[in-house]
Amino acid sequence: MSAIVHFENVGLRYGTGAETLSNLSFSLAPGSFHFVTGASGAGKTSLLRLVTLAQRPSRGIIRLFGEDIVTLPRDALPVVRRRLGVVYQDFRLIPHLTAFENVALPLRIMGQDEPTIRATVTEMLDWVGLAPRADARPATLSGGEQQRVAIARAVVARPDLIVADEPTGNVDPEMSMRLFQLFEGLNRLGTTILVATHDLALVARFPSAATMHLARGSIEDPSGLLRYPAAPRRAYR
Ligand SMILES: Nc1ncnc2c1ncn2[C@@H]1O[C@H](COP(=O)(O)OP(=O)(O)OP(=O)(O)O)[C@@H](O)[C@H]1O
Repeated sequence: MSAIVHFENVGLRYGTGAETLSNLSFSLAPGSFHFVTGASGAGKTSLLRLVTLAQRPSRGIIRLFGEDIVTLPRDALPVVRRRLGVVYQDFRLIPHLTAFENVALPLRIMGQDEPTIRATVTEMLDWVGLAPRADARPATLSGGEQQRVAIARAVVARPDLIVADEPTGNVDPEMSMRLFQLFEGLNRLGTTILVATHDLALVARFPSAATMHLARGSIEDPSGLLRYPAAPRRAYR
């Protein structure tokens, strides 16, 4: 089966400066679970922006679900995007919609019927511990609550690939574990998961996941990876 995400010698340069990401080559197999770690500024968000089609690379090949997204015509991108669930670092909730309606959005776009939407969104909000805040607008929610709404919205339509940027940066350790169990459950059902995080303690609690460590925009060499001994490594080629 072809990789869900495939990068070949990918580079990214913002403006005319030095490359922010260099020579990234890796493949994520269907149904795999991956962390991206690295210091602040190492390029984690930039890498995720390439995967979620928010940014085009300056060079190299990127294939998503087998499609070459660098040469894919613009009007074909929405079809690829629909297979992605994204948790943004800054949440990006729609301010005038309630928590319920924010989570319902992907299902409405898919054209699901109202009873299905009601049941699915209610279950999702319950899972992330926000059933009592279903009617709240984002501005009245705490940062951690907004983050949980963002996670519920990213996973509700059962995308093939979930990409999450620091998805537990604003919640307590107990809720972090719960949210990761949600990712794990979806992963067991076949969803591929890619999560950028600073939280190495959390990474260590999911030893079956692979970890890609970025340092100054490149995947660190295997000897560098040994600095994080808690998780076994898989090859990124
Ligand atoms: N739009 C942009 N224009 C110019 N430079 C950028 C842009 N976005 C990011 N950068 C630069 O690229 C480098 C990598 O940033 P990125 O946000 O990808 O790192 P990160 O590992 O996600 O950091 P953090 O953990 O702090 O979120 C940084 O030096 C940053 O200043």
